[in-house]
Amino acid sequence: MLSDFSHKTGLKFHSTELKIIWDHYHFSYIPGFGNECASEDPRCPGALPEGQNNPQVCPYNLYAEQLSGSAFTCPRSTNKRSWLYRILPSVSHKPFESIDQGHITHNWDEVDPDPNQLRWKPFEIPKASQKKVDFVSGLHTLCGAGDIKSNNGLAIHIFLYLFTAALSLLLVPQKGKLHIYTEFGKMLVQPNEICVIQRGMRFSIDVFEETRGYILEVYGVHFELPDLGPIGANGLANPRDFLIPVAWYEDRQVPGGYTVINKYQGKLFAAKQDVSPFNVVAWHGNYTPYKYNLENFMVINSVAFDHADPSIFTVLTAKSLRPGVAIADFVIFPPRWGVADKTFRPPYYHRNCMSEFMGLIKGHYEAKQGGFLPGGGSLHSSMTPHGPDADCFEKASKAKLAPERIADGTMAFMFESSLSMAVTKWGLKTSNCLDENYYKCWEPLKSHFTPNSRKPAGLNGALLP
Ligand SMILES: O=C(O)Cc1cc(O)ccc1O
Ligand SMILES: [Fe+2]
Repeated sequence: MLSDFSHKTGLKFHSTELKIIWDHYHFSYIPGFGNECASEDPRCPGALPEGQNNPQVCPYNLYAEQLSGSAFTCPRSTNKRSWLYRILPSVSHKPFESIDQGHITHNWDEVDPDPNQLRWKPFEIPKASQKKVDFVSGLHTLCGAGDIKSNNGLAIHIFLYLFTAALSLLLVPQKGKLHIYTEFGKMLVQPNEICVIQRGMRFSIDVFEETRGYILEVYGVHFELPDLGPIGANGLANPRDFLIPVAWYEDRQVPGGYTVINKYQGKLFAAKQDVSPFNVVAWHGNYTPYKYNLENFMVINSVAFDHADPSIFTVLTAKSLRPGVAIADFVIFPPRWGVADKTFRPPYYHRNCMSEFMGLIKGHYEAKQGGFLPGGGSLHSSMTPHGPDADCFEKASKAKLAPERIADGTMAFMFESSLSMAVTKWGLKTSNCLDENYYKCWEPLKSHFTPNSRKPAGLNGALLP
């Protein structure tokens, strides 16, 4: 989810110091997805006002502030807001001023459209000898579509950084753990977990090692759990496995010590403030950040024959106004059993009206044994043909179809969008990671056509002679 706000704090920890503090810190979370929750920092019992949102004077003389994630008038089922009880309201800041935009862009006309299959080698993390980057300067926009001002579209960013810092969205860390401070509390997010920081929520991220990951930013919509249809009441990502941080505050004021970075209409602005943005003593509501461990995904798959569409692996969806059509789905390819009989089990060859951006957190992807590496990516735009590489096709066409583990130790994912995404200049050129040879993985595909044989494929899927 797009957050138009982010911030950079003046927290004065050094990475090793902070590591020790965090390793000993007990992270607490509230389980559930989209529920109405309430949380108080245990140092201030009774900080949540009783029976009303706006007492004339709040307990502990806190300020009440509402954060609205939906229009006031949205139907109850989609209405999202939280009430924050804080030491000072968010408005306590100096004016925002434009800052260096780094590698972030929402200009989808930087380069001409390219309908080819695109693949990137692992995006390079800056070397220690190079200038230190923080979370903001380490963000690089790879592709996207739509218009941020009309709240319709998406952007995919890569984050690459070395050291402590800050900013905001659906975060998919691939390397290095993230210690995330939010107005609602703290979260520890490790590779194979994801985290959503929703629009308007202020946060800061600390890292301790080389860190890399993917960000899906969607404009104007929220991530939801997909409907389950005939699957029934349980399955895929279960609501109880989503974790919301509990209230935590710091009572710190440092003159000009905190910088809040505001991503407003796609541009970065910064404002100084004296008070820590993490000054929320208690909160209640249904609009919060959350995290989810991908290991908890309950995988559903074909148990008879044929390859089910990857929509069965949808973790979260950000819906468009057209029924069944997403601005973006977050889909994973988790470890599972493959048992389908008389079936070509890997992904099929296809052209899709949706755009498919794929990334790899660990292991290797079933349709591409080489070339698609952890920390890299691929983009198959609207109607761009793709599918297994030649090697995968040959092997899977001849494989004996016993039950087998697929993708053990692996986690690939897809950001799938109904928008036709444009790639940025950084994506195509500056990153230097574009794999010019990607198309060659399909070149060895050869015809197996046997027009004179009407025999069906042999048992166990053996190719016709
Ligand atoms: O292109 C891909 O690898 C993703 C994908 C996987 C699958 O099993 C079916 C369709 C699909 O787009
Ligand atoms: Fe695909």
